[in-house]
Amino acid sequence: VVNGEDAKAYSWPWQVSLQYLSGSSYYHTCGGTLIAPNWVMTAGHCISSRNTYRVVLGEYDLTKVENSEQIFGTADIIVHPSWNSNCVACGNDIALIKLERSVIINDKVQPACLPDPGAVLPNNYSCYISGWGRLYTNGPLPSKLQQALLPVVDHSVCSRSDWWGSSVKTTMVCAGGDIKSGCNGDSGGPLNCKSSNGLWYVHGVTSFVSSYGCNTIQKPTVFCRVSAFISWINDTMTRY
Ligand SMILES: C[C@H](NC(=O)[C@H](CCCC[NH3+])NC(=O)C(F)(F)F)C(=O)Nc1ccc(C(F)(F)F)cc1
Repeated sequence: VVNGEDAKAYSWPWQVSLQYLSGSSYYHTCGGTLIAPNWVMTAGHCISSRNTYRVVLGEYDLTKVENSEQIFGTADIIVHPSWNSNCVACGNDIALIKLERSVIINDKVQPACLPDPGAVLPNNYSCYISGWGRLYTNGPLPSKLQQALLPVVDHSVCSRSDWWGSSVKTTMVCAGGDIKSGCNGDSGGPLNCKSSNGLWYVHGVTSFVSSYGCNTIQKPTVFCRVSAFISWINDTMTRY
C-alpha cells in the first residue's frame, strides 16, 4: 500500500497473509480474505500450481510472533475457470482456498461480509485497501499491516482512454487514482467498504496496478468485483 498508514492491529480480522514455501521458509506473497471458517478468497494471479502455500490469520506484524496467529495448510485451491494468467485485463482474477481445517473465530479472526450479487458502489464511495504490499513502487514490504482510504472510481470514469481504457471491465472495481494505491504484495487482499448498516463488506479482490508505478495518476488500483462472482463462490464452496 502506497501512502497508507499502519492499520490498527486486527482491525481487518478477515485479512489473510498467503505465504509460499521457498527452501525451508515461508514468505508473504499475497493477501486474502476469510469468507467462511475454512475458506479464503484471493486473486487467481496469486496461485501457481508449482508452489506450496500456507495461510496465516490473526497476523499483524509479519516479523513478529504475536500469539494471535493461526496458520493453516491448504486442502484445495480453486482458481476461477476463466482466469487467464496472460490476460489480467480479461478479469476473473479470483480464487478460493479451502483450508485444511476451520479457523478459530475470535476478536482477531473473523470472516468478512460479501456484497449482494450485482451490487455496484457509486463513484467516490469510500473504501479501504489493506495489505502487506510494497510501501512504494519497487520499495520494501512493511512489517505491519497497512491501510489506505481509496474512493471508488466508477466504470464510466475508470474506462476513459486516459485512465484504464478497455483494460478495465464491468466485472472490476476501480478505487484511488491519486497518490494512494495498492502495490505488489497487496494482490488478493480485500477492498473493505462500510455499509449503511455499519458492517464492513469486501467488494474487491486486489488485482492490478499500473506497470509504470503503483500510484500512477489516473491509474486507480483495480479489483475483481466480488459481487459479480457470488454465485461462483457459493457454488464452489458447496461443491469442493
Ligand atoms: C506490474 C503490475 N503488476 C500487477 O499489477 C500485479 C498483477 C500482475 C498480474 C499479471 N502478471 N498486481 C499487483 O501488483 C497488485 F498488488 F496491485 F494487485 C502489472 O503487471 N500491471 C499490469 C499489467 C497489465 C495490464 C493490462 F491489463 F493493462 F494489460 C495492467 C496492469
